[in-house]
Amino acid sequence: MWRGLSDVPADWPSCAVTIGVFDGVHRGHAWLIENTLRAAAETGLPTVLVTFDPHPARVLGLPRDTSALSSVERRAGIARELGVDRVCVLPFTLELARMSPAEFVENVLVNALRAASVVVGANFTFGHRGAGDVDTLRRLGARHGFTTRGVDLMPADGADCSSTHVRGCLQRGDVLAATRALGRPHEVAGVLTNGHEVALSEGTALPRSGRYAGAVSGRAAELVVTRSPGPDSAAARLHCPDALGAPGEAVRIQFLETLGT
Ligand SMILES: Cc1cc2nc3c(=O)[nH]c(=O)nc-3n(C[C@H](O)[C@H](O)[C@H](O)COP(=O)(O)O)c2cc1C
Ligand SMILES: Nc1ncnc2c1ncn2[C@@H]1O[C@H](COP(=O)(O)OP(=O)(O)OP(=O)(O)O)[C@@H](O)[C@H]1O
Repeated sequence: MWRGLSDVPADWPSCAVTIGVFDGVHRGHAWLIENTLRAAAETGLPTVLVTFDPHPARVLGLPRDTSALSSVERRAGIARELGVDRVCVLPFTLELARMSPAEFVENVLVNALRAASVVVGANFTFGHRGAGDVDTLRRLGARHGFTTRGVDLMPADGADCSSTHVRGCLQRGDVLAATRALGRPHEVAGVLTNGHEVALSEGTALPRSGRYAGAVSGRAAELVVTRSPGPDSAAARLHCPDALGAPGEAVRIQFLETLGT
């Protein structure tokens, strides 16, 4: 995983690039990655997935739920499993947010990554005030010598499959709908604070308060989510009636079925 453009080796060859937040790496993202791999295979190039951390909407203070479906490490891990060669995590700062679409293309796609092919979803926007889109990429690509593909959006349950859709499923406590959109159960990582309680990173996306059937590091367990008053997901708590292990132990928790909310 490259953390920033300074990690890109000077002799990195030209490549196919896909761009976005990719939180949760849902089925729509997997479809986009498949298209990127196909574009790369046609020309025998490696693939790079460019992602942003923290979530742009959080940095820009937009009134959106940006609770994390996955850590950036897990996002990168899933992308690698799907066949992506390198993941480049760009720290999303206010300085980056002020870059125009043309500056982003020149600095990131052309000069640092040597993109020969750029593949994004049809709804992708980038650059200051989100002013750039697929057509902008096409225009700039013609000038800089890369091709652009805008991939049709994959649906999920009649809506566009999106990280926002998955967060909505979790907020309703519908973990099966979240599984359908993600292509796998929603998973969070935490640390046992005692035999029964799990501490999670601030901003981790959890399903709404209720009881769920799940798995803790592969072991079936009942999971109880309780939420202190207020919308802040950091205030959510995860509790398991069965003893799970020793305090300090790192655990992976999957939500499989809703038992009652
Ligand atoms: C260089 C750059 C500047 C951006 N500036 C803004 C901005 O000023 N306002 C905004 O709402 N989003 C901005 N964004 C966020 C994008 O519009 C978009 O949400 C982000 O690239 C993630 O794309 P995705 O939502 O399709 O994954 C910027 C993105 C990039 C790459
Ligand atoms: N359903 C989809 N099918 C194909 N491509 C998609 C789909 N959803 C998003 N993409 C593309 O995946 C990349 C990453 O997008 P992004 O992380 O914004 O996903 P998202 O699910 O739309 O997130 P959010 O709901 O938070 O806006 C972008 O290029 C985007 O256009």
